[in-house]
Amino acid sequence: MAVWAGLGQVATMAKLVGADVGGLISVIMQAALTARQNRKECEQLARRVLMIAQLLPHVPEDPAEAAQQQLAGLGDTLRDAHELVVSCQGRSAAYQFVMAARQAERFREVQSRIDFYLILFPLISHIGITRRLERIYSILVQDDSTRAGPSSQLPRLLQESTEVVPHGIQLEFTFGEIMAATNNFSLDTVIGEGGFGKVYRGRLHDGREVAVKRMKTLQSRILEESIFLHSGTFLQDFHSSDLLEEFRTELDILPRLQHKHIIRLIGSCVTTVSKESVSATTPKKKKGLLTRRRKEPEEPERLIIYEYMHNGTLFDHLHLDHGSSSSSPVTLSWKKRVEVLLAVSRAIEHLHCHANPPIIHGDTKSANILFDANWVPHVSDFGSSVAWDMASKEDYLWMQVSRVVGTIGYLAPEYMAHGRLSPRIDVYSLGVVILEVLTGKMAREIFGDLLILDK
Ligand SMILES: Nc1ncnc2c1ncn2[C@@H]1O[C@H](COP(=O)(O)OP(=O)(O)OP(=O)(O)O)[C@@H](O)[C@H]1O
Repeated sequence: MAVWAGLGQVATMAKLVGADVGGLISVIMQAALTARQNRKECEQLARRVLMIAQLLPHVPEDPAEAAQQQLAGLGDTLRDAHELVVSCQGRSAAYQFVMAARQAERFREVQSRIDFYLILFPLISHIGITRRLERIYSILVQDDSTRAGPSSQLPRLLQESTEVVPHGIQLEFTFGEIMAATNNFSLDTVIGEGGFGKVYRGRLHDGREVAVKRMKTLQSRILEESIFLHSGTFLQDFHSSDLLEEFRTELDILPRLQHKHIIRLIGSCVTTVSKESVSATTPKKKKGLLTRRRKEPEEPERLIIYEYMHNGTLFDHLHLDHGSSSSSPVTLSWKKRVEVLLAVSRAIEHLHCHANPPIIHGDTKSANILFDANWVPHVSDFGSSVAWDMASKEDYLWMQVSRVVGTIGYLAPEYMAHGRLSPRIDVYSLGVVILEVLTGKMAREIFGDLLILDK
């Protein structure tokens, strides 16, 4: 019995997995049907194996190297599953009784190995999303070129064999250099603001244009949130706060990533400036003497310097004024929209399949996709990212977290409701971005529609 029909890649799969997967899955299912012992466990195993059969056709013919290594063990897992189910077909009740504990242990072990593939496949099949977008894109391109005549060229996006680009060395800047680059953080250089702080446009002494993210200081937060500082306690809390974590995460993760569609880190700056400030205990002014000043340590400035993106965010182009008019090149044609999605999908694929360990972006949304001067999209904002080192996880399906970060509308339900973090949350958010780009609706509107459909 063929488990799946029309899978034109049986030979490739057999090569990858080291077994005739289709054949093995068929015999496991048949054996499970005729099992005389442990019927419930056999059925469970068969159900999971069937899920593998359903997911396998979505695995591309040329999965990434890391995925290939993982897939190589699937043949052995299925052979063990088969052997286990077959062992439940015969044997006397007495033999089974003696072996019961050992069998239960073996079922658990084989099931968990199969579960591993059930989590792995959606990741590998994410590459399938990219391939599908590529196919759609190539149809749109062909359509265009038919209209434009035979001389038109395939866009570079489809021709490029590699998108990994060396990012060079990240520099540590002095505060003075960044002050000079941003005209002393003048208000007219502010280009945006997020939870982390203000973002300034600047020009380095070598002429490069940069975006400078300046972490909010306690002082600015006190002003902003009218927090009354009673003691040093809050100061400590603030220093170990989420912003500091975001700063560290971004500087830890971004240098490992070198991809055409991932924002490039230029450098950073942490300073321990001391400010000449009037002390509260300054003695009374004596005639003719200046107020005695003493040096007080000031909160360090923390800055991250990125390559400058001239053309705003995907969110702005979709939902702000220019999104509705035909003036935005991003929304001008279906081809451009799919091209943007393809680029984002490739960036996420790079994070999941090429970074070692894989990286979960954690906040994939249209506001975090920025366009450079040539309208090339870049995924940015890695402050919520997590390195996903599967080998060190006890539970490889997800990581339980107590604090959920991200943006409502893009958050995967299992993560938002139960704090289950895994690379799949990026695939969910990417799905929301795809819907956003294709429908022109905001994520929250799409979410609302789905809730209505659900009822
Ligand atoms: N490299 C860049 N080039 C140009 N503009 C940028 C760049 N990075 C950020 N911006 C602008 O600054 C705004 C805020 O940036 P960003 O959203 O990354 O900040 P954040 O504080 O990390 O936000 P969040 O609260 O979403 O985590 C962006 O919407 C964008 O307009």
